[in-house]
Amino acid sequence: MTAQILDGKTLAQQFEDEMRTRVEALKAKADGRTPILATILVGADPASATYVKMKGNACRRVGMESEAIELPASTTTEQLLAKIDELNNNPDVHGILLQHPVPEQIDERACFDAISLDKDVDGVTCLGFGRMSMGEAAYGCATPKGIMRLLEHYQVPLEGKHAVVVGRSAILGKPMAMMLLEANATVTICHSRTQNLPELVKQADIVVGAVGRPEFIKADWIKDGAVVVDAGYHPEKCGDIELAPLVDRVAAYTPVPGGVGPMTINTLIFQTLQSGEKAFG
Ligand SMILES: Nc1nc(=O)c2c([nH]1)NC[C@@H]1CN(c3ccc(C(=O)N[C@@H](CCC(=O)O)C(=O)O)cc3)C=[N+]21
Repeated sequence: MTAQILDGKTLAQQFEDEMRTRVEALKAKADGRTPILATILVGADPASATYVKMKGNACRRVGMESEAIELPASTTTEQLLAKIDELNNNPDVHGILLQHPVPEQIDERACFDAISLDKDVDGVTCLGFGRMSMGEAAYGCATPKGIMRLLEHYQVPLEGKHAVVVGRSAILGKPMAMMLLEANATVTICHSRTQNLPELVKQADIVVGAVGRPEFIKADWIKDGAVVVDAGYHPEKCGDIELAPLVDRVAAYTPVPGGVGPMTINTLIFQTLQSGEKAFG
């Protein structure tokens, strides 16, 4: 069996082409104004700086703008909250991205939750999560929402299927599980204290790797014909799942790189466009 490649890189490019037209139309309607994404990077972690730069570049590729805010590693929670408040009150800003992780002296949850719901285009607030979980309108958390858009494009059946999410982080595993549940999958959430992890993963029709450890999920845990989604990203250019031995015995898989990562960025900018469309009426 040759697996289908869930090609996030190509899909993100295709979505960008569609967005470019929508951005043009919006600008024409809004007297040349364009949606703006504010990106906040606290500290100088080189990998985080690279990701934030990629997000700004993606905005510009579709004709939107980004405003890059860089704060020192010594920033306090109060200072970051003040910056977020300023962006919440700036009518020219349509989306706010606070890059995770922030330095440890900062209360990251409080700062995420300070982002106003209508500018939470990265889907990181408790309110957005709760609304999404209840099937109410909210911007989705960028990585899991990007995965859902990828699965939808490739028409991967979710209804009634057993999805096993390995990982339970606030901006990946938990929202992923709720989105799959909303799509009528039967969802199991596994984590570092799960017993019999290989046996649980073996039952999965759809496996989502979201643990943040390189190739932690072994190929022989995964059943033939499963759909494999790897949300991990590591400097070694590999994900959370040992992919190589799987490529000729699963139904479909996301490559790393070129799978989930580009869809994450695309979802962030797509939701920024949606926010701009709302603001410009
Ligand atoms: N508030 C917040 N929201 C996030 O969405 C968020 C975050 N914080 N912190 C860090 C993670 C990580 N993340 C990635 C996005 C794109 C790629 C990506 O496009 N990767 C390329 C490879 C890029 C390369 O390394 O050259 C790919 O997979 O093809 C990877 C990782 C977003 N995150």
